[in-house]
Amino acid sequence: MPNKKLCAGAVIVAAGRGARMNTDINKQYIEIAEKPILARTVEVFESCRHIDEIVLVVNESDIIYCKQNIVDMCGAVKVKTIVSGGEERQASVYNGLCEIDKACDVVVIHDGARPFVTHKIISDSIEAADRYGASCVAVAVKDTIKAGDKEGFISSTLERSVLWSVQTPQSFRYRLIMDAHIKAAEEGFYGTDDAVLVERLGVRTRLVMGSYENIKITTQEDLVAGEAIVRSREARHRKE
Ligand SMILES: Nc1ccn([C@@H]2O[C@H](COP(=O)(O)OP(=O)(O)OP(=O)(O)O)[C@@H](O)[C@H]2O)c(=O)n1
Ligand SMILES: C[C@](O)(CO)[C@H](O)COP(=O)(O)O
Repeated sequence: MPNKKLCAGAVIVAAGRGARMNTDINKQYIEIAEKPILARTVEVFESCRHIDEIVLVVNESDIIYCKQNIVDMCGAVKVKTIVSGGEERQASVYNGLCEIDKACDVVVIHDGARPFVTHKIISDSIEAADRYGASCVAVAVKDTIKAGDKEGFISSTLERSVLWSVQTPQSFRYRLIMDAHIKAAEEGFYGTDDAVLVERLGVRTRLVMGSYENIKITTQEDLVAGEAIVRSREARHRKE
């Protein structure tokens, strides 16, 4: 991290439906090793010294539940506000951005459903955003990736050495990400992450090394993987 003190605000989006998880409760509140997924995510940001404030974005009907059962339970004093999300992830991020202090140098956007992010990843992401304007955490693709056609046949094989599997956090200078979101909304463009909105402005986004543990909890198998990650981290800590 540079020596100067940056102001960094985090937007944590947790206002999805969790349809692919196929459970009665919203996936953000499912427990992995006896702790709700969203509580795990909030705790990492709360305890990260580079984060000054947190805006949480959840479903309208979950705001009170989230305040009492996640924010208060974690003693998360950096959570400035909890706002409701939109129909798509992009709209949820925008609602969160609108609550971030305009004096913040950098905004860190993160999925509530990625509880295994680390302080090092967050700090590398902020540092790169401060230096280059935009940064995106990612890991190198391990599989061979092919494109398929409408008939169900392979149409091409992509060059793996240039492919990255993109994660969050994605961090940006405050004004840049606001402008990118406003332009996308005006033009009716919808992207599945935030970096693509900045790419559309012609701004280069710096890739930052993520972790294969920084998974997004999306389907039932991810809960099993999540339990394994917690246990292996506990075992690592015991050895240290
Ligand atoms: N309208 C939305 C959609 C998604 N998200 C958040 O964006 C993150 C990444 O989305 P994903 O994992 O795809 O979550 P869901 O949209 O909830 O999943 P699904 O597509 O299975 O419904 C999650 O933390 C999710 O809560 C959000 O805040 N608002
Ligand atoms: C932002 C993201 O987590 C990067 O991998 C991802 O694009 C979210 O997409 P989803 O369609 O909401 O799963």
